[in-house]
Amino acid sequence: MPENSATAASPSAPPVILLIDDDAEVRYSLSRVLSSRNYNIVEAASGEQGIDIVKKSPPALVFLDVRMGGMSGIEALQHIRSVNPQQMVILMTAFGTAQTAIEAMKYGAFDYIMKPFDPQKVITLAENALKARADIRAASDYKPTITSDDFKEGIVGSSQPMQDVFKIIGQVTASDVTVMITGESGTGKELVARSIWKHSHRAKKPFIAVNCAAIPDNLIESELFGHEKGSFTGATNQRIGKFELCDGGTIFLDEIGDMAPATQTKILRVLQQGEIQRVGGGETIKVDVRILAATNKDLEAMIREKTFREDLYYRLNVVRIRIPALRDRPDDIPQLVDFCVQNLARQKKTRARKVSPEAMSVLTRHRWPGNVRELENTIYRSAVIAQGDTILLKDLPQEVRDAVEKMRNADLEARNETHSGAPASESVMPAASAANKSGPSFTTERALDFLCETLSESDEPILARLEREMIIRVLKAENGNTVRTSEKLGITRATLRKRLDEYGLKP
Ligand SMILES: Nc1ncnc2c1ncn2[C@@H]1O[C@H](COP(=O)(O)OP(=O)(O)OP(=O)(O)O)[C@@H](O)[C@H]1O
Repeated sequence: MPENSATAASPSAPPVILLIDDDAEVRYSLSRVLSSRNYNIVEAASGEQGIDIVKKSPPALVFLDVRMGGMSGIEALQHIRSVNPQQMVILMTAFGTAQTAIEAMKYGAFDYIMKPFDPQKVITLAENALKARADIRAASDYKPTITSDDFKEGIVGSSQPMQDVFKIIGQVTASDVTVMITGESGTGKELVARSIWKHSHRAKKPFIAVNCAAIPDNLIESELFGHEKGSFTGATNQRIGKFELCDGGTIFLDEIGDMAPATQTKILRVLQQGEIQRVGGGETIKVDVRILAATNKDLEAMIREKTFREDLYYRLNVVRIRIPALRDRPDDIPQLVDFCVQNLARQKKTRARKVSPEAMSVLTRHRWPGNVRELENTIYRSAVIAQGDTILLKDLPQEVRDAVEKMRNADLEARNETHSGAPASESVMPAASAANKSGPSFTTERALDFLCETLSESDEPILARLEREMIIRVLKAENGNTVRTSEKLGITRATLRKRLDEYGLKP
């Protein structure tokens, strides 16, 4: 194809790949390799010429030589990306220096390849770049769900369990009641504590979080209640403790299950009498502090083992907020992902603003043992790696992709076992299950005929019955995950929720 030919292409036309290199032989050999696939090749003999072509009609992909007479490849890359920030560019270099690699990625190249080329590698790279481009396009209708109110609140969650948590927060803000917040690490216990404080009448007074597990036993009392000068070795000055500093405000005692028994007794005294004593001091000091506590330990078991005071437990546990693990509320994941992405973008930490459907699907399937904290870190890592404004599947950490893949394979295996004759669980549609067992010869067409015939015999309208049965089956196959169920059924989550209500089905 002659240089500078038009690169505009209809969506169904072969993707256009522009080769920019001042060496005609390199262009020729690359063009031969790529022409073996269904690509339309356009060539440019200089950076300037290449930029012109990109300006007129951006190709699907650019291969760009780093070292050329005239404008360098890195300079051309910067121009190209400023003309078209989404342009996929693969740099070509004969010298694999650290500088080239760093600059290539810094200025937004998709990747770079070393000369002499391994043809297979050229093709794989081109395919990967074009796949990434398609994924970015698939994310073009991604709509952020987060509002400025969500940012102000700092806490999101549309699942029923989180809506219930928000309701309790609302109920406990008006009083000074002590609240015990439980949940696995990273579920948002501190965030909930902050939310209670922000909405309470103490919002203008301090909120102090103390991680009881992070402070050695011999220092915790001085940390919480302060000490007098000379009260122990190293106490060279008087120190005011957190309770005094927090007067009028709210103290959050995180990991309360790690608190030593002697300190537990003193906390009980604050709760009962509203007083403290500094370590080494005789004076009793009145404090007005609301206590919120959190733990991921089983305090009831600790009481049985006599490592946690029962009377303190009842004082702290006036209201209990249980935050479920993220794997038990996967419906929250898309919103949490969006919250993290938009938050990073607002703080100008990363440029990503969207997540491709493929990446979102993996994120919603992962089990998140580290809960929201792990999700947050994953989004940060992925948004940093993402080259454009979209987080793609390839940007997610390998371990997350692997874990989801492993789960998917295990699911498929389990399903195959069920289909290969394992006893079906109690079925609402026994005839259909029996049909399943007749093996591969039972085609979809025959299955539909069979269904139509069987269901016609009942008084219930066929479609309603079918819809209910399909919802039950898919929901069960997806372990009650409504995000995945609605995806599979091809209906919105709102519609799914409505149907579940109508049919009296609770996931
Ligand atoms: N519902 C939520 N909405 C937005 N961000 C959340 C939510 N839940 C947790 N996070 C974020 O996840 C991270 C972990 O939350 P947090 O520190 O409150 O968890 P935790 O349960 O107190 O953890 P640990 O038990 O390890 O102290 C924080 O950065 C927090 O902002």
